[in-house]
Amino acid sequence: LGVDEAEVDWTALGEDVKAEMRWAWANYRDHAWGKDDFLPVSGGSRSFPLRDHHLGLSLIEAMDTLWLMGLDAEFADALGWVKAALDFDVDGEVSVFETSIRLVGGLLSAHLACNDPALLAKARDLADRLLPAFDTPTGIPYRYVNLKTGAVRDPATNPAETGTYIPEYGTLSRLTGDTRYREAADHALGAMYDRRSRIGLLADKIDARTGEWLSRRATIGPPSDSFYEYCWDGWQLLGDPGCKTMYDTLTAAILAHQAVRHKGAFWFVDVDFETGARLSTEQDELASFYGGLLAQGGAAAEGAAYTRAWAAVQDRFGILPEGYDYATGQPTARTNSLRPELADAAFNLWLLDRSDEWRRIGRAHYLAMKRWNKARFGYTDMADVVTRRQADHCPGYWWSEQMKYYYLMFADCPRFDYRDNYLSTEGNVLKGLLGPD
Ligand SMILES: O=C1NC[C@H](CO)[C@@H](O)[C@@H]1O
Ligand SMILES: [Ca+2]
Repeated sequence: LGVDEAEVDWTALGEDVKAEMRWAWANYRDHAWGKDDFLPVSGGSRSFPLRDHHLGLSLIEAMDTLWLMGLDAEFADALGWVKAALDFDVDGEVSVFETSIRLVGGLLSAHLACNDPALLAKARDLADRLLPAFDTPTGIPYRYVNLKTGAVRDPATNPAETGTYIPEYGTLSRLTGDTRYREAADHALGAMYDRRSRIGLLADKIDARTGEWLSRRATIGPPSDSFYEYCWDGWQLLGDPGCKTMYDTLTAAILAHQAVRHKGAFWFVDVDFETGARLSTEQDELASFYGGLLAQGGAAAEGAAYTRAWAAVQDRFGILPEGYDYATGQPTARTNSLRPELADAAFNLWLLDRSDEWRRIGRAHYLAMKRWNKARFGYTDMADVVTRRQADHCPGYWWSEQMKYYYLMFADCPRFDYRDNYLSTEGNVLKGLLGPD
């Protein structure tokens, strides 16, 4: 066995992930309790998604991860803060997309973990404040809404910010009996799909008022990525056959027009959404989630090949650059904001076939993070993955995503149903949480 084929003590690795989560949480508790984004080099904090007001973003994003790890005292502490201090009645505007996947999703997964009704009530209150954005002639939502006044802004939107709602809103409608949430999400998803080109592709910018396309670029990366993810998820979580039809139609077009092989590696290129003409060979790290989605949706060979292409880049750089050009083999953006996507894909592939190949990709992702992202009070973004220069910011999704994916892959978690589950694009577990012991 080569050194990289040596046996791994996966249980010990899972315990290590739990210890790092507990350590980072203790520092958040001491330095930034109730704040949105922790700055783990300086010990400071930054608000998001509101400009000058904190909503406990990292705390809420962490809750289902804490619960899965059995960090019950920490979970109870967070629940106490939510019940005592969380108030969405703020005169400020937020991104509908970011607020929905992070805060509505985070509150729902925490509710499903402990069944406390206060968490569901908070999720519903917040969704009610986001719904005015969906009141457009097309059903495609505005990008921003004021949480107190309902004032909306910026109709020039994109597939991800149009279609990344159905698992959260479908769950909210199921739990409350109020169908408005699911209907708004369905309407937005369908409105975008109905405007696909004759060759079945979506461009990446559209006017919510008129439904007119404002760009010609089809991409599987941002700002389109989670649209495709949520077409599949509407089927996987809610059993919606219309979502499966949309997923199958769009994926067939992507595989036909955007998949390329280069020096034996499998990539997806941006193309003109009507002609299919290739626009670039540049790859966005955020697109590396897509291999897991392809495998979930039945294209197992393509999903594996695409994930292997990204894993080879991770092997070269240690931490993936957020922009990479496969034609030159060079980074086009040397930052990395503690991005979880390759760990997300590895986790989804591992759930499907339990092959250690995928867990080893997740292990490399974790060990590189410990080696280069670890700072005085927690884990931080990288300013330059080539020189290993750190920034000073821990994004909210870190608490909800890769630490959960690592733990579930390595630790054989007794509180997670490995056979029947669903995680959102933000890592929120909306199906598959088992009671404690
Ligand atoms: O779907 C998403 N896109 C961007 C973030 C992670 O990079 C996160 O918010 C989520 O995974
Ligand atoms: Ca995601």
